[in-house]
Amino acid sequence: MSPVASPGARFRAAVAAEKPLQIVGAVNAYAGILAASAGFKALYVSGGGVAASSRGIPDLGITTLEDVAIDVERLTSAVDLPVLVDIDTGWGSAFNIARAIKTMIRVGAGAVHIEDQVQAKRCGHRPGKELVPKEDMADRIKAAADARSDAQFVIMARTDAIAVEGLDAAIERAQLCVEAGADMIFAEAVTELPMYRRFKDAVKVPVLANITEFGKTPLWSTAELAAVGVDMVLYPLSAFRAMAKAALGVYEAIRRDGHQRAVIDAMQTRTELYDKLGYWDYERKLDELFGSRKEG
Ligand SMILES: C[C@](O)(C(=O)O)[C@H](CC(=O)O)C(=O)O
Ligand SMILES: [Mg+2]
Repeated sequence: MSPVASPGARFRAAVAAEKPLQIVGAVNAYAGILAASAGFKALYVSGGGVAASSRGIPDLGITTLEDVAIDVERLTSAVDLPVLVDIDTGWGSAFNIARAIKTMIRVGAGAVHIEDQVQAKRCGHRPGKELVPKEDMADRIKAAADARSDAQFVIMARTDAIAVEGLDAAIERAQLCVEAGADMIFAEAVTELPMYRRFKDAVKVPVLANITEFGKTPLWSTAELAAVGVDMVLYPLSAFRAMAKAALGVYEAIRRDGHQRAVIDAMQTRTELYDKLGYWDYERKLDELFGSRKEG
């Protein structure tokens, strides 16, 4: 056995170590560095985040496996934390799903979640969602579980059924997914706290709560979620939403005022940026290596 734990093993260890494990979205490598410096132990690549941030399009199943893989590879190259990746519906049938799983393992992900919406998917917190039959979803999970080269790699099944078919049907879908090989369950668009306890009691595997803002789920705290048995709490787009608002404010101010003095306090300084990037160590190394051959 390799002495270095795989990303999948590290994701499982993170879930076991923190109750509930807070998982934050990082829309790029630097965001991942910031999240790590704030103390988070696991990161998330959001489908909605890849769509909006990297491609400038809505979260409607338009992005490709490659779009997501590029962002995951950039994040895992820069930050040494286990990463959960949103692979939407898996981009097709069993072979597409197998390819998605192999790709995600290759780019360093520790876990993925795959959902039971139809290919032309929507954000989980929007109306008009349509689901594939529960047997088809179980097939998606089987295809994903079969494709892993690392048994520790985590397959998380997301069910969007609460909003479409109700709680009982959603729980039944989650159970079927666990029977098909899902390691963990993502209960999407939960509207009442005790619903998590119902999922947990039924599936007996770790359950994730998606605490995304401006959606259908209230912004419950980690303490409230822990009390109903939740194992992981996801904040998929919190930092992205904040970055987007801050950036727009800065663009508007510079455009309006002809200078950036009014917004300078909203900015991270050069020193703060370099501290987070470890710039000073690179500079020292550069001086060590090439200091005797300075130009001029
Ligand atoms: C978790 C999610 O799938 C995502 O892509 O980040 C979204 C989040 C959101 O739109 O707020 C979802 O819940 O569908
Ligand atoms: Mg998504």
